[in-house]
Amino acid sequence: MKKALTIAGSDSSGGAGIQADIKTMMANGVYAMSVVTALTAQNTTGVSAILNATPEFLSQELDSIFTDIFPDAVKIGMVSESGLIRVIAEKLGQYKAANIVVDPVMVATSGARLISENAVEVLKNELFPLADLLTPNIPETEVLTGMQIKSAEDMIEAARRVSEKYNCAVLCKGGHKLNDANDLLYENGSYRWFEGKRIDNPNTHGTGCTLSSAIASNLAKGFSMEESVNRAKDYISGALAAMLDLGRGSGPMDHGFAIKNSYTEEAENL
Ligand SMILES: Nc1ncnc2c1ncn2[C@@H]1O[C@H](COP(=O)(O)OP(=O)(O)OP(=O)(O)O)[C@@H](O)[C@H]1O
Ligand SMILES: Cc1ncc(CO)c(N)n1
Repeated sequence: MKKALTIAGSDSSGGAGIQADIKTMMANGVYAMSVVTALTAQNTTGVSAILNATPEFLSQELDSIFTDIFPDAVKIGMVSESGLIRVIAEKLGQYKAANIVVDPVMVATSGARLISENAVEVLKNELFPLADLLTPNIPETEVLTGMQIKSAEDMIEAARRVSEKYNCAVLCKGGHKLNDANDLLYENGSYRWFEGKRIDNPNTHGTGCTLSSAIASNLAKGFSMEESVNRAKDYISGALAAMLDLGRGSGPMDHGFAIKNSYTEEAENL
């Protein structure tokens, strides 16, 4: 069985972060492992508290994974402080981790800031150069480039700049400003659009975490970058189209849609 690792924060409500990543990896048929960077007290309406791991503890978590069950792909999500980012960069380099997907998480769907301002520079300088793929949304791409993105052409130019600067593939996720579900993959000097059908579902808590974990799962299984993104887009459409409606705010998606079997059907009837 292929194995994937998520290095991210815990979302107590289970819609984003580590919990979304593990659900996604499992539904995509890979063995999921997790290195927790922070605990968040969070639900569908917002984040009320964050407790970071210490760099020393994070370092031990990473050693435990890499010296035993070596992952075929690694997804990195919320890492809010520069000391933690440095440990991750050092360990991924030391163990020569492969198939690294970095989701530069900055702000939660609910609006809460999930990275300290000075950590963005460390993320760019130390972690991005190790990545095979970066998955910023439009506001994050604007922060990374200093450009304003108002059109599809702006997205292409911004993705090109990020891809060339960090020598990796970039998936710039539309949707936030352009009101569609079209994402742009810039890889090796050329680009391709992945057109998603926008699903009329206000419950989008954790879409970014889910997409990057689905891509990492597919890379772990040996698919190409393009095929991994394609399959991940199908997965997110399915999870949104299942129309789960939980909580008082922007709720989580239904990861069960892909793994419906006699156990889940039985549970639903209870
Ligand atoms: N309503 C929707 N219908 C279809 N696809 C969507 C919808 N909303 C988001 N997506 C897709 O979900 C994926 C994640 O995108 P999004 O831009 O929401 O990430 P994000 O902003 O990083 O997420 P998060 O808010 O969890 O941090 C993208 O492929 C995007 O196109
Ligand atoms: C822990 C965590 N990671 C990422 C996100 C981004 O949606 C979130 N809301 N919470």
